Amino acid sequence: MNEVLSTAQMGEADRLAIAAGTPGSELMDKAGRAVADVVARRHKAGERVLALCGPGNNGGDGFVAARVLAGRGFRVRVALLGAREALRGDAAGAAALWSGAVEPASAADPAECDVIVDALFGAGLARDLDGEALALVERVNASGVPVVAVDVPSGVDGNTGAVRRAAIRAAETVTFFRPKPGHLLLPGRLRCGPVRIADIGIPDAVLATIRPACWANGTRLWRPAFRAPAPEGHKYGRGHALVLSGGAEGAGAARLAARGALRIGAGLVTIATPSDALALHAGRPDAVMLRRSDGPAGLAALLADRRRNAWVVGPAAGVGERTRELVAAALASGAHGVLDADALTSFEGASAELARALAARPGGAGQAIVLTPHEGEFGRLFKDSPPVASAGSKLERARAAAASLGAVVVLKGPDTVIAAPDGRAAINANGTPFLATAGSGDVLSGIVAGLLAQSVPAFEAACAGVWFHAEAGCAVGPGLIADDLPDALPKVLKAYFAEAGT
Ligand SMILES: NC(=O)C1=CN([C@@H]2O[C@H](COP(=O)(O)OP(=O)(O)OC[C@H]3O[C@@H](n4cnc5c(N)ncnc54)[C@H](OP(=O)(O)O)[C@@H]3O)[C@@H](O)[C@H]2O)[C@@H](O)CC1
Ligand SMILES: [K+]
Repeated sequence: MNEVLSTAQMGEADRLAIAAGTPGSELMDKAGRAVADVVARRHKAGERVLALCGPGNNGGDGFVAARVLAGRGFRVRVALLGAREALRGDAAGAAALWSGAVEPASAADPAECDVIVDALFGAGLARDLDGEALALVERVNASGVPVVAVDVPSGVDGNTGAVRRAAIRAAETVTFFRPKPGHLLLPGRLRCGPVRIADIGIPDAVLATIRPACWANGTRLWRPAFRAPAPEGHKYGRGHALVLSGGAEGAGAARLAARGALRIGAGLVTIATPSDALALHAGRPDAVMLRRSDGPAGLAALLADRRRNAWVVGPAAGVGERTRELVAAALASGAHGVLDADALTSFEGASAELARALAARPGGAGQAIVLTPHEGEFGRLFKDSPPVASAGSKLERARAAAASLGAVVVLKGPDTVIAAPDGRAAINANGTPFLATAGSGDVLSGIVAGLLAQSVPAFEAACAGVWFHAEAGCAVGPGLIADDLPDALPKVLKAYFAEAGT
């Protein structure tokens, strides 16, 4: 189910498959054949293939692909980085079955072929490229010749998506069994082209031992938690989301969030507004209710009505002590909630204080709280926590943040990561660059709150919210403004409920 495996977990999958009776040489053979199949789908027999093989098992896959393609009538040359005698194990076995010449990689001219098989480095990439490997990757990228990458484009770190000084730009990537974080996280994802996941004979049963806790975000991950409303249901059964408005200058943000919450299906939505912004909400959608709410006491009074079961605090709330008090009041209500924007920046360098407030929430883990920082907000919030701020990849940072706060963290961007305190994480990849626009995040926080109001659990609500937001963005496409996103949701929801069979 869309599991994403770290390179260590993938190594474990290999080992378990081998222990269960499939020799490593057979896994490598299937891997190489899968690569050859992709090349053969893109190119015709007779075309020139250059297989660039590295010193490890990734290179072994390259030798297999070369042999299979030569057998299918391609004109194949093989270039090896390193000495042939230094190859070990299955890679040495695959090289022994290659009967053609092996050129030194330093002499290979990537421009002299129609397609390149990049089998230099895969899961075993251990450091930044330098020397001959660096020069070769740069020559390949400069050649403009299409590349089919084996496992990952060489130079991309499979665990983090980082480019280790330089990396192949692939036209297509063939990976095995399950995707790795580097296929989904930026910049790695942008180097992969379309990613094909080949079955190389590793049984799915190994996942029961590996117990992966990361997924590519998609409907299968949270479909059971978000169903169409029951025919006999009424609006109170679909929850009541409250969106706290900022003052006069930021009232629009609350309206965007409120529309997001309504469109995703919250039964009722109220904007709670300070007196000075009351008049500015005259143009709100008619379906959104309006209540006056001055300061933390006003917010607490509104949330004392337990039917208001989810809230959003932060969009255009203002940065400072007052907003920290509003966050405390919202948390103390026991209702589910979303902390976004100024609610996060108000805790600049004070993540420990926010963690304490979250730990004291009366509903405990059953009170679903989702934080939705973008990279800037994340960096500001965790200034006081270098272990979180510099935990490594975006996936690791989001996980560290969720664990330290005891709440679900949505670390936004083109490769949004959603992480739960228990270690579950999802990486989102269905977005569009057009979503990077003013107010887009406000709509997202409203959508997530709307899902929380409908009793979707925190991690699932965050994953689903991010996915629906991105789908809505894709449905609108070029010219998108945040106001369009809620209105794009009905079509997206219709397709989702049809697919989900509800
Ligand atoms: N049965 C299996 O296991 C299966 C595995 N499969 C395939 O195996 C791949 C993983 O193989 P792998 O573990 O051998 O690692 P791999 O990516 O070839 O690289 C290691 C070599 O690169 C070297 N090296 C590293 N970084 C470097 C750098 N910056 N610059 C220069 N050199 C560098 C490193 O050298 P060292 O660090 O030892 O000095 C070592 O020699 C996986 O991606 C998949 O394609 C499939 O066939 C399915 C079955
Ligand atoms: K590779």
